[in-house]
Amino acid sequence: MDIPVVDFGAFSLSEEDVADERMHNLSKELQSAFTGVGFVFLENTGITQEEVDRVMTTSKTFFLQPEEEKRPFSRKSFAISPNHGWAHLGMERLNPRRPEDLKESFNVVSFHPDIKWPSVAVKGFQEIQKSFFQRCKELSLRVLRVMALSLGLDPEVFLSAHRFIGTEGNGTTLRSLYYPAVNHERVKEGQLRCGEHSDYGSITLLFCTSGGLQVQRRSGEFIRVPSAPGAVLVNVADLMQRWTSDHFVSVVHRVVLPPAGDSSTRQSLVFFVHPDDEALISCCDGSNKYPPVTGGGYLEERFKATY
Ligand SMILES: O=C(O)CCC(=O)C(=O)O
Ligand SMILES: [Fe+2]
Repeated sequence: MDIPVVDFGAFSLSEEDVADERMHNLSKELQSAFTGVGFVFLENTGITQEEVDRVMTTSKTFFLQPEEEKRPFSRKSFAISPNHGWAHLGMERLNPRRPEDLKESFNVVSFHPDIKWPSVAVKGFQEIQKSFFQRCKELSLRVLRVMALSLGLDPEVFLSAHRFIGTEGNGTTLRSLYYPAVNHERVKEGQLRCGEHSDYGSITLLFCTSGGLQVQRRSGEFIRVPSAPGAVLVNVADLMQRWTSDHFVSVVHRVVLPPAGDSSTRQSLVFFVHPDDEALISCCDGSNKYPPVTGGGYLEERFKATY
């Protein structure tokens, strides 16, 4: 079982209209990926590797600064959006049974005027993050439309619960991740770059340029995800699994350490798409498999377990 690769060219960000037949084919391909592996590589989305590299470069400049330069931008510093900002190395453990993850991150959630942005040492940080956030938002909305069509539902069914991405009232997050070089002598027993977890929201877009990511098969075994520059890795997250009464599957994944002696760093960009805080998510097949939850209520519960 490999991760399927799907050509998204028919509905890429530069396409206005899609012929019904091409949309139908695309929706069949996504349906098969999301009911099986839960992950898909999308090619020809309209988001280019140059755009990705630009965000990675500016994020890395931020991460490589001394602690005291980063601290003013810490997560929880902005009342308007507590999840926005920098999380230092060791702050999170995505698998609570393991030691803390060996990663640093910066979450972009809000563009409210109260948010302070790094500017002195990291030129263009805010603008670069903002424009990439918008591009990811557009692509996500397109993917959500195809997902609804693939289930034979009203194409707006998921979109109508994602109206406030990038504003207060929606938790969608563009997260830059930086995994520093690993000193194997100091690694704790069982420690990983990112522990086993599934994502919380509706879908996730992932951009990464080097290996380490692994996805769990139904048998329990983990498979390596190859790096595919220029492609966007998209996966189903937990709330989408619940929304579709387990039709689409949210699959456990992790980022393992590089082999001993390999002192490379790793970077990735993750766009966690969440429904609006007030959106009520009930099973889209009309069943009562899971009780309705609000997007905001669900996210809050999940954060409590992570930090
Ligand atoms: O860095 C990666 O490749 C994956 C990170 C991830 O799965 C996450 O942050 O949820
Ligand atoms: Fe993840």
